[in-house]
Amino acid sequence: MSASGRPGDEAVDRPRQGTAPLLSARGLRLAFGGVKAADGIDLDVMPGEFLAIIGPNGAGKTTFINMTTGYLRPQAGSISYDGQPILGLSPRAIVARGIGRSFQLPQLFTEHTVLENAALAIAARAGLWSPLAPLLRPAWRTEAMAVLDRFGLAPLAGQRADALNEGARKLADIAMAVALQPRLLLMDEPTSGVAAAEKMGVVETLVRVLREAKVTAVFVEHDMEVVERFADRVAVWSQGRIAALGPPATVLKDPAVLRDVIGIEPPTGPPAGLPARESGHA
Ligand SMILES: Nc1ncnc2c1ncn2[C@@H]1O[C@H](COP(=O)(O)OP(=O)(O)OP(=O)(O)O)[C@@H](O)[C@H]1O
Repeated sequence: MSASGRPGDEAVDRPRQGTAPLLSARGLRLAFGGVKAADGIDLDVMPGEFLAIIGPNGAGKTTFINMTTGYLRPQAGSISYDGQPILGLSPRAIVARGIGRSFQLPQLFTEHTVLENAALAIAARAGLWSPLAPLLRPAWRTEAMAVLDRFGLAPLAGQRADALNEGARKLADIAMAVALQPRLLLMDEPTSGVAAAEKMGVVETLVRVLREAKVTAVFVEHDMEVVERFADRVAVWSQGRIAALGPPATVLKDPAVLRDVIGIEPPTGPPAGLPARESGHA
């Protein structure tokens, strides 16, 4: 355990001053009719960090992930990854560059086993996108088993994906994304639908695996306890904009964040004196 107290922190390259961002978004704009889902998003994600995105429903959190992973094209702005522009690339081309994603609803092949699902991701990494691909090469199954083992899913390898509980389903979905060997992983609500008693265990597992693999992570999260414990920084989305950005210990005390995102009235008293935006990263 490191000084920050977060599990698995030992293996990560901490964000350092002067380090180039891994992902850099500038001036992203996208409107659906009159709805501004992105209204000038500027964000840098530093190598090694875990960045949480919070915000009310409809604030544009998923839209940001969709733009970054090639599922939506912004009407204006730019996104670069590892110093290279990625706007206009297909989702598969972006995966091939090293950006993985997981969805709010796990995208597993439900009639296939957990092992076959993981092997399918490994086959996809080799360029073969087919649900039958895992059957082709024993080496893929062996590697898939090793990936599942890292997530504690090896005992469930032979189960059909539709037999899993929600926590295991989420982990299996993220295991597939990790099997593609990303350097950056964007996760849309990795804990949504997971029972309260399971939730911290699921997050601890995925954080441990991602830290060990030195994967930088951006995750949309509604549970502030998860954000506080596991995020290095938190970005607050509001009406297509980033309203606040900084360490959870600071941002989650912001009276506006407490009221508008977390839904509790801030305590009255002297102002917390929070900066609206952290300098440097965004
Ligand atoms: N493909 C689309 N077509 C039309 N409108 C869309 C599309 N995608 C998103 N929107 C709209 O853009 C706004 C932002 O949506 P988005 O899903 O990004 O919000 P969110 O912050 O992820 O919300 P939630 O927390 O509910 O998932 C919403 O008003 C949504 O209805």
